Amino acid sequence: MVTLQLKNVCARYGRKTIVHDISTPCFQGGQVVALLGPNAAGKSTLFRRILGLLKGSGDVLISHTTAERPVAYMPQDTGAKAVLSVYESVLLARMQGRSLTVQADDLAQVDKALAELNISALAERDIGDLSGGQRQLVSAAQALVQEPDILMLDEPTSALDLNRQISLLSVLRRLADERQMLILVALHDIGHALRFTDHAMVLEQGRLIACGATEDVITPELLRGVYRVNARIEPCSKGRPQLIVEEAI
Ligand SMILES: Nc1ncnc2c1ncn2[C@@H]1O[C@H](COP(=O)(O)OP(=O)(O)OP(=O)(O)O)[C@@H](O)[C@H]1O
Repeated sequence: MVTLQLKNVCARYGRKTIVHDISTPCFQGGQVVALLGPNAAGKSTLFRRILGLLKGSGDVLISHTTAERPVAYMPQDTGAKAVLSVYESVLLARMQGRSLTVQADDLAQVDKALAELNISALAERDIGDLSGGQRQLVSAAQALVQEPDILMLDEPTSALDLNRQISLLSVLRRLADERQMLILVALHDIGHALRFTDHAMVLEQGRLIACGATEDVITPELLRGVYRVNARIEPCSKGRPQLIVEEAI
């Protein structure tokens, strides 16, 4: 089973260090890990560092991977300018780093990714003509189609309506369970983190200030200190923890 562990990881742009000394437990396939923190805390920067796109000291340890491309990434900015159909763009994502010849399995995986995200009807559309939410789902399909062992998604629900937010996070939760994929997902919606993730890492000004089981990490004290809101967490009628925000402070 795939594992990911960070040991004293730093990340910098030029000479400026943005992410400082992050160490985590050893995360495993099948887990969904929320990456939380206010704007500019360093979430996207940490993702880029894990991907090897940024320099910095420390170690990103990935082991027991079986995938051809172990890590897939869905960036926050999903703007698309290329003149490609949705189908072509997802197939292109699939073929990156693989052989040049498209096999039947590649086409099947594209169909499957589009179907998982309920966007098969968009297959022939030009990606430049899509709505923001449609583009975000296509970007998720481009990541999923790679069949990674580790999937990192940067605020994947930010442009989606409520139904599609819940649908996408439900699909991710199921894929983590079924394929034993490790999913790291940056989220601003704390309610979604409580509902869909097992573990949470909280960044503040580039430092990891909390890491553990999501229900243990997300407390009224943390929400007051990090997000500057007064909030309560109470079980709903089904016993699931619900976030009730009272005010910004
Ligand atoms: N290319 C860059 N060059 C220099 N500084 C950058 C660059 N990209 C981001 N930063 C800075 O790094 C810090 C962390 O940014 P980052 O995008 O990682 O935050 P984030 O937690 O993902 O924020 P948000 O929730 O707003 O998306 C910010 O101060 C930002 O201005």
